[in-house]
Amino acid sequence: MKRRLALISEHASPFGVLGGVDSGGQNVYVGQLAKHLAAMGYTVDVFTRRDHTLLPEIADWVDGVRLIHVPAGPATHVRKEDLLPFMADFTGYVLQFCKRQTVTYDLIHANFWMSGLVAADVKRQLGIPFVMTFHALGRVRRLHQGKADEFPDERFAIEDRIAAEADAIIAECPQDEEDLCQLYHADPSKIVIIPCGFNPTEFEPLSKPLARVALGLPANERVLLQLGRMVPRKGIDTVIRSLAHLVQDYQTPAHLIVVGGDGNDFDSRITAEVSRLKAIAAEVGISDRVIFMGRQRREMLKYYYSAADVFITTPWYEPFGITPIEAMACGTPVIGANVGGIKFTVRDGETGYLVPPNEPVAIAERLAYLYQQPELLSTFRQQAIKRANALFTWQTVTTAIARLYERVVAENQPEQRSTINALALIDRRFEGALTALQTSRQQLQDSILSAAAMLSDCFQQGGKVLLCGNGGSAADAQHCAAEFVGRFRCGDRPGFPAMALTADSAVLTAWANDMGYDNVFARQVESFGKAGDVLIGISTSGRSQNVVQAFTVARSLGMQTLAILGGDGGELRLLADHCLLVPSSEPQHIQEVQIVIIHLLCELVEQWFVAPSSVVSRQPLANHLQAIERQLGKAIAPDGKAIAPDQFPAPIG
Ligand SMILES: O=C(CO)[C@@H](O)[C@H](O)[C@H](O)[C@H](O)COP(=O)(O)O
Ligand SMILES: [Zn+2]
Repeated sequence: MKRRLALISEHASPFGVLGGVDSGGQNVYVGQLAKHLAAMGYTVDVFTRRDHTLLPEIADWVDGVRLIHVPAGPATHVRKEDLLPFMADFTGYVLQFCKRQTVTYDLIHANFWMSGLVAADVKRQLGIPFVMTFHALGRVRRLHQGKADEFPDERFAIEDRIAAEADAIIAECPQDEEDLCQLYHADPSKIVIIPCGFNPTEFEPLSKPLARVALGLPANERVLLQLGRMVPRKGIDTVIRSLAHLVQDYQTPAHLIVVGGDGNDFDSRITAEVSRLKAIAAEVGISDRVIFMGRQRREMLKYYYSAADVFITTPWYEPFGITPIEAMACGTPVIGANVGGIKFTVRDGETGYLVPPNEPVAIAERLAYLYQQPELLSTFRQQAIKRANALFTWQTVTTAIARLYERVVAENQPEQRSTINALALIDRRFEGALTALQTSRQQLQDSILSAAAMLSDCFQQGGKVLLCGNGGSAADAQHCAAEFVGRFRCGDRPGFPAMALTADSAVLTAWANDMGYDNVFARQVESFGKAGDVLIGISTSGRSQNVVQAFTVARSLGMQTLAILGGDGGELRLLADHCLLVPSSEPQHIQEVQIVIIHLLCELVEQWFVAPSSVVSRQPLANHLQAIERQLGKAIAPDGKAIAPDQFPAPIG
């Protein structure tokens, strides 16, 4: 059966004009991917914002690919920095569109964070799994661009959510994967590295002399090329300065062709950047050697790549960067900045050189060296062609992406009823639970201890515990309250005052019905809570609004808060005084660990009540670690070394 796919690319349409501020690699990525998927037998709809009044709602693009122009925001160009407010309409349209279709999509592939937001919301409503390609990450951008980054701050939390909820994430290079894990706590098992591609019929090595004739460039001079979007972060100024060094320090005259943007561009940011670059060329005395060609038609680009001796691209950072691959495919060695995707695509000393960003002298030194070794240039040329064609054609890339889609679709399909499948599932789920328990055991011991100490102190000082959560977490909240009020392992103790805010159906239904669901817990915290009490919130995502609001009210009352969470912890992680974050992104395994944590909290609080002198607030943490380890049959000395059981210190108290 032909699979139906939806590609979402809110600002970058395959129709987009290349070289503008907001159009670049992503337009190509989405277009090429869609075409190649269609050639493999998939039916593809590309959802992109309708940014021109003449665009029809639905347009057949190539066989098997339709462009769906989504009416969200004005039918004119809007900077991508300003698009977020229109995304709710975008989602609404996609949901309506899906309902209108007789067949539903098997999978959504979202491109860029705002499309990821749409995909995550559609998944919540319709259960369609989604694969995510970020193309660029907000936190990386903010790090490099600081105040020049005009995307709204909401981007960070939205990207966190996408990283937690996507079924699979495509990292475009190892650096991208590292950023996703470190800056977004993405689950490494969900990430697959698949680079961007090029089209070998579009980019192939042409004869350099002929390419130069075609462009009217001198046959026997040194020619360098810079090509791409005209924005400051691309570091075109560095390339211009490097040419000055090459000419002046190494007596190696050359010309630099700059392709992209246009002096008469409609976009003032491009015009400003071109003027800035021209001023720099003048300042370093090489105005006559830097030739600004403006934006060029895509079919002309191979002539530029082929005409150049070396392609130079030295951005401050680069999520992936498709131009070095296009240059290599045309047989042009690349000098690239040692950042992001470039350090993955360009092999230093094999297909070109990697240099630090913002270092014109380093570029000039490499260029001078290359021009002194023509045979090296020719070896690099051969190796560049080979590498580009072996790893980065759209055919190879699409095959890898399709394999990923099939995996995600299979994981989301109910398995055929067979004993073998059932046994495999049982095995997988136990394995998942064990892994989650194992990592939690390693990571959460200290925070479980301090959470138990806080609860213990609360009860000792006459406070009470309120609990809330939704669905499975509501059941866990009641379960926990029952352990505290009743008893856990200790036969004879008074009840501890604990109450689940999920249990009174009259209060819940009245408040939800009359006032809304988001503050059903907040209202009860307001009614029952006081300073010295503790609120426990249980959530797998950390994003349930009614729990978030309950925490806000609890804090304002001077209560302590404890969040038992999973995934990236969402908003609650930041709100809670104490947070127990289960290191898993699978709700079911998060819940499985959460109940172990809840039982541990009950057991510790109960134990410390019965043997009060060992309450953690009055004893150093190491004593409590020993108490726990003693139960496990081993002990840890205060210096962290294991103690043999016969050398255990005497029990405390
Ligand atoms: O038990 C489960 C999933 O295993 C569900 O009932 C789940 O608890 C519900 O979907 C909740 O509404 C999810 O809320 P939260 O964990 O994200 O706060
Ligand atoms: Zn559950």
